[in-house]
Amino acid sequence: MASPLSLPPPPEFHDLLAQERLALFIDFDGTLVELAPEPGAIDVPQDMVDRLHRLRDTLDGRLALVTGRALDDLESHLDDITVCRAGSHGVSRLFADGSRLGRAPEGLPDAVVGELREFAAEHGLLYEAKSHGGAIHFRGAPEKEERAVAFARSVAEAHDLHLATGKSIAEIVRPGADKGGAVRAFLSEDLFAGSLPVFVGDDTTDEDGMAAANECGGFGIAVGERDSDNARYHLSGVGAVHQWLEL
Ligand SMILES: O=P(O)(O)OC[C@H]1O[C@H](O[C@H]2O[C@H](CO)[C@@H](O)[C@H](O)[C@H]2O)[C@H](O)[C@@H](O)[C@@H]1O
Repeated sequence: MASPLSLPPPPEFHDLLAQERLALFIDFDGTLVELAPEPGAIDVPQDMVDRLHRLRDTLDGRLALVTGRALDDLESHLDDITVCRAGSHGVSRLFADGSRLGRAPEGLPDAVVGELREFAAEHGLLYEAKSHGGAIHFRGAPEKEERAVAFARSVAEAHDLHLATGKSIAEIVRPGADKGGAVRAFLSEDLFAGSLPVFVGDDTTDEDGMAAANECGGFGIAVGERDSDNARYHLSGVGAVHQWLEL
């Protein structure tokens, strides 16, 4: 596992653009926007959508946002976004015009949602309902991390589901819901065909996206201080991502 400080910065974005048919897959929280105490409290710059649309045009459409958030949640922060996007850790995928790529995934069984909600309520934690998953947040109570992760793991095991952990969050998703799937799905479309995929992200769930980018001849860029198994390059934080992308 590479420490972020041992990884070099990526090549200049405009040089890559000049040399390669680049496709960019970008994580949202912690990569495009700074983390906040709660999911709804993020500060999204007013002109973020216009800036992303410019980036999409620079890449002839080969830009996808790949987030752990549900797509309706992402879209509530990015009004009228017309960029390819994948939500719920990449499992729900839309093209820029809102048409669906692949099948709509299934939500969690009601019993699982009930168990997660009940645990969160009992422990004073935030439960985030998602269309294709469900997450317990413990950013406000870090001392409850171990208990929350153990509980979510036990629920996942009992229902043959998968536990996804990230920054102050434990989430249950359906098996196979990971960001690598979104990268492969977009790359198999004509729009992205033959491109060099680059995945940029700050959290553990982004590792699958970076691994898929590597497999397909591209690379990953780790953001922030977390160690990474799959990144080739490193950027120090959200500001550095914006600067690199000339966003
Ligand atoms: O894949 P991402 O776009 O990075 O989404 C990952 C999760 O992001 C959100 O939670 C994270 O950001 C919150 C706001 O900054 C923060 O309070 C929380 O501690 C972080 O885990 C989002 O709420 C989740 O649904 C995403 O899975």
